[in-house]
Amino acid sequence: MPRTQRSLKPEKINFKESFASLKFVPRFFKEIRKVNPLLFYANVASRILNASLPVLILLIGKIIVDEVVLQIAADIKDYDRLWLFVGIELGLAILSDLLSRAIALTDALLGDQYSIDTSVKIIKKTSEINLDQLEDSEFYDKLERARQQTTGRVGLMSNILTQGQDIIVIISLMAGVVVFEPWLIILLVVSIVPTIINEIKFSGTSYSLARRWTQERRELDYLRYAGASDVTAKEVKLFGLSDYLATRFQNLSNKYYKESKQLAKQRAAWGSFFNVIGTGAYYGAYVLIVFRTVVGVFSLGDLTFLSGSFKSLQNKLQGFFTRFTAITESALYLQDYFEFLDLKFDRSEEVEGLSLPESIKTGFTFNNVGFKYPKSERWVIRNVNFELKAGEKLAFVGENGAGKTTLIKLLLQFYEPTEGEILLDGVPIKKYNQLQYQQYFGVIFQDFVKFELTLRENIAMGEIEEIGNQPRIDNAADKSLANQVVSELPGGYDQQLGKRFKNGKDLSGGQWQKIAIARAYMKDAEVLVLDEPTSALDARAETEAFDRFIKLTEGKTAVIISHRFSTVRIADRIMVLKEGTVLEIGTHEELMENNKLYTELFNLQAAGYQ
Ligand SMILES: Nc1ncnc2c1ncn2[C@@H]1O[C@H](COP(=O)(O)OP(=O)(O)OP(=O)(O)O)[C@@H](O)[C@H]1O
Repeated sequence: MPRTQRSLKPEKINFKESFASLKFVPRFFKEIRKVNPLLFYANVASRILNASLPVLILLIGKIIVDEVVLQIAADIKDYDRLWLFVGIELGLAILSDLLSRAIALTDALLGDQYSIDTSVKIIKKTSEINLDQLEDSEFYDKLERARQQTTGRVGLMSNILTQGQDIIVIISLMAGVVVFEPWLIILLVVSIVPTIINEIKFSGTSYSLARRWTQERRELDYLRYAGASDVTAKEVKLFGLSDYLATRFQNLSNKYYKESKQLAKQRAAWGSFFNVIGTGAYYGAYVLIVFRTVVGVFSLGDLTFLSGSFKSLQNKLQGFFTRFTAITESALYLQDYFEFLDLKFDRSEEVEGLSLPESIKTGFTFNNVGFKYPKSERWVIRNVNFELKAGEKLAFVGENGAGKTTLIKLLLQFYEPTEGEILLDGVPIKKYNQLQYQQYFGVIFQDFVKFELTLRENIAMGEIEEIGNQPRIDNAADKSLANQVVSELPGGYDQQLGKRFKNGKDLSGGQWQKIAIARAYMKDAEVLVLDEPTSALDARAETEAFDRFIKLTEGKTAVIISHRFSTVRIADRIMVLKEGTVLEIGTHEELMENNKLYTELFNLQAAGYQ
């Protein structure tokens, strides 16, 4: 939905929905336990032990006070019992402190390990996604919500465990209070109910606010990146875009700020009101205890114990309900995370499919292929018929937007044709096992990735299992002329590339391309696809790269997309595309004789070089 049409009012996620989100908590804990069982059980044990201490400390405090009163009144003083209990209380206090530290430590370690584990899971799950889903903004939002809440999930773990710990504390304190004065429980309920109402009132609202703003927050992230990153810095500076981007960022942020401010204010106002009621109830209880002490029903020790227990109970209960909201809110994010992990993709590669032929016999055939991108009504490709013969080097040429890259995406099964079909050796390509099928190709895209890793890794990405195979990496680098880049860099193959990390060296466009081409050579692919792989190379390097390519890939099937006709002409055949259809196809000589678009464009470029 466009942002302008959206209501800015927080849509409420009700209490029931909040509860429903808790259904993911058992699975969540199963995952955490799996990450490190020892740490997990150490954490739980420390919490259980620590939970039994508050009531014990209060009870011992009561005994000490009563003992002090006794000794003040006694004629013959005997402090042994007094010091014994003071000693015990000291011991318990130290134990409690040590346990708290053990809990904090195990929380942090478990949290770190769990967030590593979830990030790895998200990366792996993302690799299952089809290209069309990655280009879908709704899907992106889901991924974003799953990704961004890593730290939130760690907080959730400690919140839930603390909740369990506090339940033990609450039950033990309540038992103590009930033994002395059952009436106090009623006052306790009065003091705590307002907090519960408050939490119900706001439960889910801040989550729903954050959820509705996923898209905008993505936009904010992007604006922050566009306005402040090494990649955009040159143009931002040169065109003076800084103010424009900053204002756009500010306007959008302000809208979010306004909405969340309103929510925070309401929450604070109601929270203060209910707190006053809670505090009133506490003092009511205090008056009751003091009165019963004055009239002699309770000892001074009882007074200390009861007022301490009551205050502590009230705090714990309040914490319990406030935390409960935090938990249900984070659990809603948990829902996003598990829903993302459980997404079932239409993974045709999981369908067994036919095995690929050892080597291509006849080649690929495009039969009347037509294609519209998802959610688009426009035919980008229509009535396309051609053959890519086994061992042939076919070049695609055509103006921008003619559909060259789209044909490659169809060939690679990133998308399925909307009409018509593509065959390999007479069999529709979708009948093959998709994973195996895609392994058949070595592809360098126009917008290939410049991995900010080492040069070696950048080349080995073509066949990452072979990263330890130096001769193979050398070979790929020699073929693509990337060996020149290796020799120019101080770190050689181990040179960190890019500017993001320490000692990283950025490369020229042409140098990056040579490395990308090496990636294609690294893979011993049946079919090579080079989508404008040499656009950043200088004329000499480009001719050299193409000449080598043709020689080195003898017998291999290849598709080359290029806008430079001088290089395209060395391909076996050239296919000229215009507005998604095949205009002409043939050898350079044949097309020159045709005297159509190819001849026109060729002559145009040739004139440019004269
Ligand atoms: N993911 C997409 N969703 C919708 N339309 C797209 C998508 N990718 C490309 N198109 C559209 O399909 C048409 C063909 O694009 P394609 O990238 O195949 O052209 P091309 O011939 O490779 O162009 P160029 O020479 O500029 O690289 C273009 O009009 C483009 O706008």
